[in-house]
Amino acid sequence: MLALGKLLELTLAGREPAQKIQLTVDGVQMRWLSEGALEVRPPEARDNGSDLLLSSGIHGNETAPIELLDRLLHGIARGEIKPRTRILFLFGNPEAMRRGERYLELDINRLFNGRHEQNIGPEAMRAAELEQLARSFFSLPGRSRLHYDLHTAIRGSKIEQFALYPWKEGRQHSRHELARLNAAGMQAVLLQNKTSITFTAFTYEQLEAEAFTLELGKARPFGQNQGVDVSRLETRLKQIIEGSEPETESLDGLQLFAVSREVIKHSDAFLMHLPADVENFSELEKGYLLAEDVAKSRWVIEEEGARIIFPNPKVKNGLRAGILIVPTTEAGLA
Ligand SMILES: O=C(O)CCC(=O)N[C@@H](CCC(=O)O)C(=O)O
Ligand SMILES: [Zn+2]
Repeated sequence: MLALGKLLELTLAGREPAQKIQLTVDGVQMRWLSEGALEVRPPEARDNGSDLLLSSGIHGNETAPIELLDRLLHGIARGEIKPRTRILFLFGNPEAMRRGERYLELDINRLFNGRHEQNIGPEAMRAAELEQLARSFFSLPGRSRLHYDLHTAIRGSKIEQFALYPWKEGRQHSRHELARLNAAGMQAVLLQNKTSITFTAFTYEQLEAEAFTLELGKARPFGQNQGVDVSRLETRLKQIIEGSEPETESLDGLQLFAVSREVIKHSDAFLMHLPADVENFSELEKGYLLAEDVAKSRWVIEEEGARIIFPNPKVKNGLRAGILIVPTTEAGLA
């Protein structure tokens, strides 16, 4: 296989390839851009005008999505997958991947949309670099832009696979993209209703891409992802890459949620009243005292049908310690 097909190996070894550009037997150009960053270009005659950004390893210990991108890249490098799209593969936080940790000093996925400028350290620099790589990739006019940022979660989930859809003033969420996610095996989508500082919020808000964070199961070390079934997503990604996606507009079975409130941890006095092993999408009764913080601030459940995702009282002060969500409908989709 071409050396550049082994981007994951190169990244884990912290090595730069001797040859930065290679052509597959199929005439596809692979170009190494920077650590953990590789661009794939189909031959001009086969290019269908779509640009696809696939990222994983934004959190270094979320290995199932990293292994999935590695398999796709191997398939392309061997000429088994024949791209009609331009693709940018990104492994988000190489040093955290090498250490098998979520992050080193700062969570990269809280450093986009300008936040890296207010911070220092390796993750702030990497977030700036990732923004630049994405900006440059999505700079060609007249092409469709899609970004999937692949993750696995810290805890188990009552709904195993789901997506988070960013928000921008004046822009409607796309029904077509939701149908595509449904076909890719996602069981639920959380429609955001305010701006954010994640990678997909950046590509959605600033680069006009359709962008989604995908949660694919529970985070495990490399080689231990047998319990994470990404087969439907993998099939769909191959079809998107090869331009052979079956048409679908069906949202059947896809559960939609809206953000009701974000729980922000303000101080070291923050307390969250949930069992340590609580699963994502657990329902919370009206009147339940979810969390407390300084100055007698309290989060009491007021919403009908409220559920919690990503509860994490260990985040740094000022960051999101959980999201309260409620069921929503298709009204408002474009
Ligand atoms: O399991 C958890 O608590 C976090 C899993 C994870 O990394 N999720 C992403 C979601 C990003 C988004 O809000 O779009 C994150 O927290 O960065
Ligand atoms: Zn993650």
